[in-house]
Amino acid sequence: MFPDSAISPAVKICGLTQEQQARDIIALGADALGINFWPKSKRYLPVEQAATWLPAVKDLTTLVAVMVNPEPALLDTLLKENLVHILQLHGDESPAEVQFLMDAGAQVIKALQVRDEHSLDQIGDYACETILLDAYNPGLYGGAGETFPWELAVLAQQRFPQKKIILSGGLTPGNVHEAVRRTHPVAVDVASGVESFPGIKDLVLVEEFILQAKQG
Ligand SMILES: O=C(O)c1ccccc1N[C@@H]1O[C@H](COP(=O)(O)O)[C@@H](O)[C@H]1O
Repeated sequence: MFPDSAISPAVKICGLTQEQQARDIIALGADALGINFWPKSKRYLPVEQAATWLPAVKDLTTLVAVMVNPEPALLDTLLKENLVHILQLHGDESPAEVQFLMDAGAQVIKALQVRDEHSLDQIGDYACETILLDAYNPGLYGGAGETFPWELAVLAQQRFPQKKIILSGGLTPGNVHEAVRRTHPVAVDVASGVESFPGIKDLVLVEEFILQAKQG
């Protein structure tokens, strides 16, 4: 999903809850879709419900399970049923937990909240190649619709050139072009910036977001 070098970033649309929306958003050109399996998220979809339609779209896109400190049972279901391609971890998961999942064959994105340049120190602790940078929000694990200073994403890439950096946090159709121009991420990720209601995407906003993100 995330090539070493690309003219434009991959676009991940996060917090899908419905098969038809997934199909519509794939048709609009999204490269990856996120399904939120954290029960406290406004975009939560129970894995039993997701399992009824994820297999039907899995060959059409890259499916990403967004989680916060996931229970072993959830990880077991996702891995045994092969429901998604990638696990995206937004909680307090340790480098050892990430390594454990990678050893079990999972592709992992570790999400880190960025408050200042010291926040970037953790990037080197994680074995996974891809790191997602999100805004700092104590008490919240993601999906807050807030940006962080993008120069810290530039610094992250300079400090860890071997990592693939995904930019997220408060991206919208109105700011994503500038964000990409300034940070050159391998991918951008959005949840709240393209919604009409939590878990329901506004397809006009999604289309505009993809256009703006990918425009050179
Ligand atoms: O979307 C959520 O509700 C969510 C909850 C817990 C962890 C991550 C979540 N979403 C991810 O948060 C970032 C930023 O979202 P936003 O665009 O600022 O709304 C993004 O990576 C989502 O995948």
